[in-house]
Amino acid sequence: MFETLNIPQKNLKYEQPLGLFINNEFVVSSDNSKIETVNPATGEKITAFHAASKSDVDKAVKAAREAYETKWSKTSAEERGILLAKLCDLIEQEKHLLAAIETLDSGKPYESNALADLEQIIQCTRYFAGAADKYTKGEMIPLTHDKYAYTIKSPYGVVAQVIPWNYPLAMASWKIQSCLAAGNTIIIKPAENTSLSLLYLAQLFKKAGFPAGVLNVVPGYGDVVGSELATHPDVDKIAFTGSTAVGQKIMQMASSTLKAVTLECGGKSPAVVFEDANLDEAVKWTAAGIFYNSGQNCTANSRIYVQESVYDKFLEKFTQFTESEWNFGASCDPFEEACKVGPLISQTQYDRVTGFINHGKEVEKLNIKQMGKPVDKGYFVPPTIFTDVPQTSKLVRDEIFGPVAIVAKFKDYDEAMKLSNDTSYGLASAVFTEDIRKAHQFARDIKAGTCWVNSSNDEEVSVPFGGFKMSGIGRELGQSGVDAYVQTKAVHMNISKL
Ligand SMILES: NC(=O)C1=CN([C@@H]2O[C@H](COP(=O)(O)OP(=O)(O)OC[C@H]3O[C@@H](n4cnc5c(N)ncnc54)[C@H](O)[C@@H]3O)[C@@H](O)[C@H]2O)C=CC1
Ligand code: BAL
Repeated sequence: MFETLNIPQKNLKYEQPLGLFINNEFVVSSDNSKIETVNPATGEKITAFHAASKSDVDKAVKAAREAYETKWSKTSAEERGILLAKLCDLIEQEKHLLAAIETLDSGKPYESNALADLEQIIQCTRYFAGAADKYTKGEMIPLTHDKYAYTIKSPYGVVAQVIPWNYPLAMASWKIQSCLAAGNTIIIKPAENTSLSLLYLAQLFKKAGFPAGVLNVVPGYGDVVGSELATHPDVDKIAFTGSTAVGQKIMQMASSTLKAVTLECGGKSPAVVFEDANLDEAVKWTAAGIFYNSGQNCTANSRIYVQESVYDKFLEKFTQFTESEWNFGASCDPFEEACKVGPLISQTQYDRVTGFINHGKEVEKLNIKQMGKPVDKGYFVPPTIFTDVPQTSKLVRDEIFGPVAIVAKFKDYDEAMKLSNDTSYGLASAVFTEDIRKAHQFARDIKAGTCWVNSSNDEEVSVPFGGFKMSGIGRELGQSGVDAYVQTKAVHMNISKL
């Protein structure tokens, strides 16, 4: 059930759990099937972990239901907060190992990405530890002399969560910590290519003192485990982060039992640089907004629109900055501090992203600049910049999910807004200007769930996050993160006496 894994770059040796985590124990899958996971930086196998079957999912749902009815629904909000605070301390103690597992399994650069994810996870855990007894209170509604009402924020009960591979532990933590703070029990499915870190983290929940069955982790395939969770009659809510296509399927599947659904899906977020912007800052933020995490970011500012009067100057600076700051590092090893752009997650994503690049180059004949040389191992794709890209291009319309920046020009505010909103997505946006009125107008007019002014992709755990249009339904983080996991019950009190 455990295998000793070595991470020589960090001089680490640890016991990696490989079973399903049900009722606070690691167990084998019922059909003994396993999934191999590879290191995206080398393409080499790391290990194989157990893959849940539909009957394993059913066992996990039963464990979560039992835990909810007998223990967790009777645990006070304050006690839930205390357990989350203990968990936070344990994550902090193990953050270097957790970050190293994340780098090994997902290819994230250790110093700049994986440790940054862990810092955010610690903040997130601390935030929801404090939120448990603050954001779960109902309200009192005075009505007449003889009547008042009050509301109870009631947990859904048993919640399923399906998460992606681009931020394996962070996406798990956004979902789990807020959901437990709200008082639900959980069955969570990590992505099949990045399950190791969450299996390791599961042990810390047990160590912190969470009762058996409160958190269950069922690694496995989406069309087996994910679909079973979405259709299971004893699951009260499902929350998902991933592609819009799968988000739509989940919504359809959940309709059979009318489950509540939260979806965080794809994006094609614009960054708009006006002529009065501080160009150096705009360059720094927009480069990070598309190249960080190798562009595998639902909020990546993958469309950069620059006002025509500063277009050439911006491009020159953007290209130079990308060349000097965003590269694989000399040894193409995400554990090296110099590695800022890691490999993509898998061969599938490598083929998908290079397919887009080849399409832009060969079919649409677009101007292209690529930094760095091809790498003969792993799934590294060099930072790529396409310029003067027409709005009709496939590269403007589709989510690429790789380190591929699309740059185009605009004349004035109206055109910038028209281009920015010309998408089926609406997850995030960024605007660069020194004009406070223009910044606020942009924030008002953009159809997206987040607008960054003079920055990009700097999420905060206390601020709501989620999408408009085809980017999703519902919000995570902040108080909204707890609201997503409670439903309101209204109690009518008649105190009149005949
Ligand atoms: N919004 C985001 O953060 C993410 C967006 N994506 C987008 O999706 C594209 C494809 O990546 P994929 O790995 O294929 O994403 P995906 O949407 O298939 O995977 C996300 C999660 O959904 C699960 N899943 C897959 N099929 C399912 C089904 N039928 N029922 C229930 N769960 C299911 C997967 O096992 C994984 O845990 C990317 O190129 C990117 O554009 C991918 C990952 C994260
Ligand atoms: N930036 C964190 C959310 C996501 O990309 O999935």
